[in-house]
Amino acid sequence: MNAAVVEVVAAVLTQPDGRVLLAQRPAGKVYAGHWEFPGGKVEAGETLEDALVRELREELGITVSADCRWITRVFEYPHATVRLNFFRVFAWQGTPHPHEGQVFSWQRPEAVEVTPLLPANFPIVKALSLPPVLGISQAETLGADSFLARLDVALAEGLRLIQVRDKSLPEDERLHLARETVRRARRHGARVLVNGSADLAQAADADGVHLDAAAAARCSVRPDCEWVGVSCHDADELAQAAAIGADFALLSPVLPTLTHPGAPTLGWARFSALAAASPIPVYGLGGLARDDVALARTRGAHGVALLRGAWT
Ligand SMILES: Nc1nc2c([nH]c(=O)n2[C@H]2C[C@H](O)[C@@H](COP(=O)(O)OP(=O)(O)OP(=O)(O)O)O2)c(=O)[nH]1
Repeated sequence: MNAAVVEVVAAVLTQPDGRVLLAQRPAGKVYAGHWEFPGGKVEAGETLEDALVRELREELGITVSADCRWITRVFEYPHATVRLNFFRVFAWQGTPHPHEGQVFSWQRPEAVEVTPLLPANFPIVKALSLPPVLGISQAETLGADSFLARLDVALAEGLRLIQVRDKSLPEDERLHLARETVRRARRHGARVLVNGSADLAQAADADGVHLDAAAAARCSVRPDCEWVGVSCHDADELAQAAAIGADFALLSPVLPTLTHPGAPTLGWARFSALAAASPIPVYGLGGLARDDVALARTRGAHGVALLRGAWT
């Protein structure tokens, strides 16, 4: 461990309605008055998990019952370089009370009203507005009409993030599919990313672009879109996704799939190690279903990405 880097744990306490707890840094600390996630420095001899449990007991008077590693970001402040080890916390005992004189606020990540945030926390809050399920279009296999009918059902049932993939469709059909997906998604406040180029995403009026690993490898700067996702299969590809400033990654294949039986998979242990080290949130892809969100989160995933499973 680099002695110059201060290890910090930070907890994203999350209510069932998606609101997260922010705390205002008290007077006397650096960046006093800025908003942050509860947490603090890891003490000598502590594991990250020990530090999380201690900080939440000291700061909020609660006992953590269910926590999951999420992402890890290094940030250079003038006063220190910190490694922020973020956890999601979905269940706890007790009611959070300010034990150290802080002010708290439950906030919706997509519309945070408290200001200013700690500088390192802007991408964190943006990442938290990503929903737990991402549906990947299947017009090639289902046919465009059947896919769009299933899309309407999935949107009505709460799907809020879609990638238009279907790379084998002719360009004009793909553009039409993307535009129609965007039109339907907008009615539900769902976001659509188009696989391929930022130009295609813009032509479809989509919210962003999704790149495969080869396309991400060719990028030296972030595509000019509000949202950028990247498909990854290993540590190098995840590092490249983060380096170009992507907002999230898909990591696959987690488990065996019907389409690639017998192909090598990451398995949850490898997935967890890669996701925990990633500075951007990671969706698990491959052999997963909608019901696997809770399981995937315990393994460090932000959520699950689904091909067929999103449209059944
Ligand atoms: N707790 C927390 N710290 C954060 C976040 N984002 C962020 O950049 N940081 C930085 C600010 C600080 O440089 C560092 C945390 O150190 P700290 O001084 O608050 O830690 P502590 O509560 O153990 O404080 P202290 O008793 O040692 O003064 O991490 C965040 O969301 N939560």
